[in-house]
Formats: sequence, structure tokens, C-alpha cells
Amino acid sequence: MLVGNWKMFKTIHETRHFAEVLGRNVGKLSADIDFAVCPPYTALQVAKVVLPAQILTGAQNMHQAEDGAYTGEISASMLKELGVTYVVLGHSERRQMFAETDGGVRDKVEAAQTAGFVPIVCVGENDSEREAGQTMAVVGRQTRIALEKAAKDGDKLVVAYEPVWAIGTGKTPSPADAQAVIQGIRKVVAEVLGEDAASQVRILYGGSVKPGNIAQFVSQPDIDGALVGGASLDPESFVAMAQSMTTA
Ligand SMILES: O=C[C@H](O)COP(=O)(O)O
Repeated sequence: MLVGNWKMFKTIHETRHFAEVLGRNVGKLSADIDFAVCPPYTALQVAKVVLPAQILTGAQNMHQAEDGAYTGEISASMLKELGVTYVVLGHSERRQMFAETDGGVRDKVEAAQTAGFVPIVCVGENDSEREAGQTMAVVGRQTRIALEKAAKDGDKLVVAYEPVWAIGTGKTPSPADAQAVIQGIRKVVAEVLGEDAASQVRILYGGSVKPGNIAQFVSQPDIDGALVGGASLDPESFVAMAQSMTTA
């Protein structure tokens, strides 16, 4: 699975251009890979209309309430109308800069699944937690709490392991280190949701993924794909990553 998280980049006009370029390159995309892009809310509609059908869309966040006085927030029913398939939840930028909590992510996961979306739950340790040897404790806690109210169906869930220190920095863990953490996350999914869900759930790696390094991550046995920020903004780079995955 290859997911582009565009963060606060791309206008409607820029999204249309990306989608048109991908449309011209659709023959290069393997049918064996699930593709998605997660544009800003304002560009979700044009992305859905112009992207090739093989590329699904995702939102970058969602409020857990059905509606209400929540200035600046967006609900599941609003995203439904936009044809969204996935919702990224608990991204470290939301945890760090917008005070998202483990319990809040758990409530959003439940609300997103109830609405029929597949949540992409992000977990990851920061630099000091890593240096203190707390990586598995942190991602284990984040995963366990996020899934407390989740469906026991691995097809309805994606988890993304994104070490905070690797996001947008050009630094990455070794593929073996990423594999070890993701294997640990899969064990936590098994504890919370059962073995069947753990074997079905897709667990992605994210953090400074590029066309030149994606193959070494997705060729690891427990890594089912990548959640990509910066390198997903350029359509040629998106296609190059898809092609590297095919040969991995
Ligand atoms: O959601 C995506 C991640 O934050 C990774 O971002 P990056 O590929 O720019 O490091």
C-alpha cells in the first residue's frame, strides 16, 4: 500500500495538475498495490473526481462527533460526501501541535470505522524517547489505546509507524529496525484485536521515504507499504515509488 499524506500543501489547482499527471501514468501503477492520497480538505473533491479510480482518497483528520459546535472541525458525514475511503488519525503533527491525545485518537478510530472509513492510525516515538530506549513502550501504548474500541477486523484498519525524528528530516531507521518495531506493533494488534486481525491489518512505515529507499522498507516481512509526506507531492516521484515497490 502506498499512501501520500500531503499535509498543508496543494491548492485545488495544484491537486488537479497532480491528478492529471497521474492519470497519464496510470499504466505504470501495479494493480497489486493499494494507492491513496490524502490532500487538504479543500482539494478532496477535485482529487476524487480527477484521479484515476485506482487511487483512493483519504482525509488527514476527522472529528469524532457527528456534528456540533466545533469550530474548524470536520465530521464523518461531510467526508462521506467527498468520497473519502481513509482517514489519517493521530499523526504526530496533530499530537504535537494540536494536542491530540491517545484517548482522543481512540474515539476518532471508533467514529471513523462506524462511518465506514478505514482509519490510518499513526504511532511513533520522538527522539528523546528513542534515545531512552522507550520506542516499543511508546508505540505499544499508542497502538493499544487507539484500538481499544476498534472493530476486530484487520481489513478495516491501517497502522502507520512513523518515528517522529524521521519525519521530514532525511533520517530513517534501518529497514531492520523499522521491521522490528512493526513486528512489535503487529503483536500488540494481536493482543487487542486478535490474531486474525493482526495478520490482516496493513502496517506501513513512514518518515523520509523516497523513491530511492522505499524498496528496502517494503521488502521487510511485516512492512506492508509506506505513508509518505514530502516525496508524495510530486506525481513523478509518486509513480517512481510505486514502481520501486513493484520490483521490491
Ligand atoms: O505522513 C507522513 C509522514 O509524516 C512522513 O513525512 P515525510 O515523508 O515528509 O518524512
